[in-house]
Amino acid sequence: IMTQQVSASSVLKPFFLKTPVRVVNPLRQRRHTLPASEFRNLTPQDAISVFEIEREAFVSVSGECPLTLKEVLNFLGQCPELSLGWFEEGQLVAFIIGSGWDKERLSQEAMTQHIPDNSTVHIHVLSVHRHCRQQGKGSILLWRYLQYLRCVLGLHRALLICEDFLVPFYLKAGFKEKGPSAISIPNMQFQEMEYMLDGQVYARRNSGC
Ligand SMILES: CC(=O)SCCNC(=O)CCNC(=O)[C@H](O)C(C)(C)COP(=O)(O)OP(=O)(O)OC[C@H]1O[C@@H](n2cnc3c(N)ncnc32)[C@H](O)[C@@H]1OP(=O)(O)O
Repeated sequence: IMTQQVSASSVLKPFFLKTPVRVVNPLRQRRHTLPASEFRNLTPQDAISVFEIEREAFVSVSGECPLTLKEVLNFLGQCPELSLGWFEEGQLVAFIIGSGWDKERLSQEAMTQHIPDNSTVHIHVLSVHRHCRQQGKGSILLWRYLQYLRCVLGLHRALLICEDFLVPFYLKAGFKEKGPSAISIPNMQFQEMEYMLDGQVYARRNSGC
């Protein structure tokens, strides 16, 4: 059970992971080497690495990135506490960028705005480096991110939009379908998905296990 909580006054204000989780065997860890695996909030200094992964993931497929480099910089400057990166040997291999939102459903303005001090997180983008896909990393990062959000008192739910083919991926992660999104870009339609942070504390990442 995750009991770590921050005070209501610091909701959606900078809140960084106090102890980055390092998945390394202490016996094998040598000095002066980068951690084998580390999860931490992103900073504007990570924007270029983020954008490189994002560009490869989306531009080649749809021609559009969820976030421009400027938007990545904006969100990592305004709400770094709603991002999470997975680094291996110091290299970013997967990330999530979120921001605050204040309405029941996502609308076009949600794409570029961070609304602080609200109970909803808009997950703008989850992306895994192309060399690391289909290894469970996307699911693991998403699960860790949702667990982390639970620790931020005052946050109740996460919303995102995705294309139809990714609906099963998010259903498996515990999201529910809210129906077609009002957000559209030429030739693309999205489904809106919602994850309630209040319940499912004991939910396992792989419900099939
Ligand atoms: C809010 C958003 O950001 S929506 C957009 C999500 N991001 C992208 O599309 C960027 C490019 N893709 C990626 O970065 C990754 O493939 C992710 C984030 C979608 C998934 O991360 P991965 O680490 O590859 O996924 P993981 O190994 O945990 O799980 C695999 C499952 O993802 C789903 N999946 C991943 N890619 C696809 C795809 N192209 N088509 C359909 N399902 C897919 C499937 O359910 C798959 O399970 P299966 O192999 O049993 O069919």
